[in-house]
Amino acid sequence: MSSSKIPCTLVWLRRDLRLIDNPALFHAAKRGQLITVYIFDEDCSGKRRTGQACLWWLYHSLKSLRNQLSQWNIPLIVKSGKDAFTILKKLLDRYNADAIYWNRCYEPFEYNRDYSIEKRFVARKIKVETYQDRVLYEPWKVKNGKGQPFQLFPCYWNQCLSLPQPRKPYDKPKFTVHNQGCVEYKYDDAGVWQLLASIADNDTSTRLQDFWHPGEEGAIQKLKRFMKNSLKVYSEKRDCIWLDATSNLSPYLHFGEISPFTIWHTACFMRHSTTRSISVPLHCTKRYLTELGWREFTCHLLFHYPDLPEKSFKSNFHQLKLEIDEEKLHAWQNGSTGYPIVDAGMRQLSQAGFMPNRVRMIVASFLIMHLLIPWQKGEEWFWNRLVDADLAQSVCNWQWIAGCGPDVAPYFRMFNPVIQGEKFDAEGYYVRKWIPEIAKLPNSYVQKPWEAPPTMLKIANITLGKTYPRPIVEHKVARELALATYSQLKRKREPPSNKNKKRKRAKKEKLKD
Ligand SMILES: Cc1cc2nc3c(=O)[nH]c(=O)nc-3n(C[C@H](O)[C@H](O)[C@H](O)COP(=O)(O)OP(=O)(O)OC[C@H]3O[C@@H](n4cnc5c(N)ncnc54)[C@H](O)[C@@H]3O)c2cc1C
Repeated sequence: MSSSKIPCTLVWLRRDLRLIDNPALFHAAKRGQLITVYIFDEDCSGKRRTGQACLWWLYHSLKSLRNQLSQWNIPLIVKSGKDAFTILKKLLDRYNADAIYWNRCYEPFEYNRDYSIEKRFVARKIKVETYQDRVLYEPWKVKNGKGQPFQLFPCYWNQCLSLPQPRKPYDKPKFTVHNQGCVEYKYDDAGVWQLLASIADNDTSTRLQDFWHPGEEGAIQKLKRFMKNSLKVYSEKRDCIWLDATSNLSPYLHFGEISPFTIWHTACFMRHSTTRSISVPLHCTKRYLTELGWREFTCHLLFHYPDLPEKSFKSNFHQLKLEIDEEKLHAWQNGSTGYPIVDAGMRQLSQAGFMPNRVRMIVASFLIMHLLIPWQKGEEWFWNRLVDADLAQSVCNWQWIAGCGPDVAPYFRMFNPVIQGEKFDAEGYYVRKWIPEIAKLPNSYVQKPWEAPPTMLKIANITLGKTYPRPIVEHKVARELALATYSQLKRKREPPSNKNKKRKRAKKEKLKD
């Protein structure tokens, strides 16, 4: 119990597992003593269950933050359960805390839950402070001329850019009051840690540690490396999939180990830096900030259209009944479609929990268009394996590729996996890295082994159908089938003549009114 009159604040940590630019921690630290809590909801009542790769990340991220906070004797208590209000209330009582602070989350389930918790605490005269976090522009603040949410990215982003610049990041909190001796903490969360550790410990997880370093320190390292080496060529090189020229910050952003404000202002600083060696061309900074803009936009869409995870946004897609070819789905999942660029991507996903954006687009398009498998099947597979699996970004991107989302790629835009491979991995570095069995093929065949002459295959130690699969579908045939399938959708829409008639009738009725 608190032995002094110094106020004690409970900080509820969620997807903000960091010290730098953490407004809730910053303000709470100014008040006096503080304790922090993370609530792990294994059943995820009301929302999507956390994927396997993300569970591994979460466990390590919490461990890392707990270590950081322990330097000031600030406890990070991890609780598990569905009823966040009761858990928080018990902690407030137990530690005699008179205030609770948190940073806002924007997924519809989280937003509604937090709103009701806030109301219940306020009614009990507990001080509640919540802060903008996770997004540069809160979803309800960006509206079109009619006061409605945007559905098209360019209009949305132009509107955002016309608003005042995102706020400057907060410094690390100054923990002025030494917690030691003020509050007697009793950690009784060993069970939850054990639970988290056991969930996080599986085959996939052991592989992930070769690629990632979860936690705030890992995020800062990635940011520095990117800003120093890659931002200046981002625009030109971001699609060179073998080069690792993007920031790789998406998992850190998802868990809030770095804030979008820190990234935004670091990129702007690099742009205006007077040191010639680090000055960055305007178009690269703009391009990078636009990618952050896409992240904002997906959050905006999910907030305003909460059905997106379950339903295609375009209602004519609801009639699309596709039969799933399990064998082909299996080949896609395991990286054995016979198309090297697709297989390399899917193998990277299994090994590293990640894929560059370009490859995500290629493999997603292949599943939906070449194999005619619903986007939801692909999204589900990604969800469990990506270290950056994020509801808004995941469903919006999948719907975009499927052509059924609000801001969409046209349904007839179908990636040719060979051309994509030759364009974005011309030297074959990427496919050779993830598919060593075809590594000895020359560049001219590495994206299409089935066209290599038999002698060349022999020299490269490849027996098609045995050491590496033949293509499971032929591109031309798949393309025609996909176009036929999707053009039916178009035809099923209301014929334009009917639409015109309706519009005229509506106009007349309006005039009559
Ligand atoms: C089918 C599909 C599924 C995807 N699922 C996810 C997901 O679950 N989680 C996720 O974070 N991203 C997802 N993306 C978006 C994108 O692929 C990743 O954000 C990006 O590859 C992460 O790499 P990076 O951090 O190096 O990106 P950078 O190129 O360095 O971009 C910086 C940041 O901008 C944001 N960003 C970049 N591209 C996009 C985009 N297309 N949409 C939204 N935000 C973007 C990310 O937060 C990223 O970290 C998906 C894309 C596709 C096509």
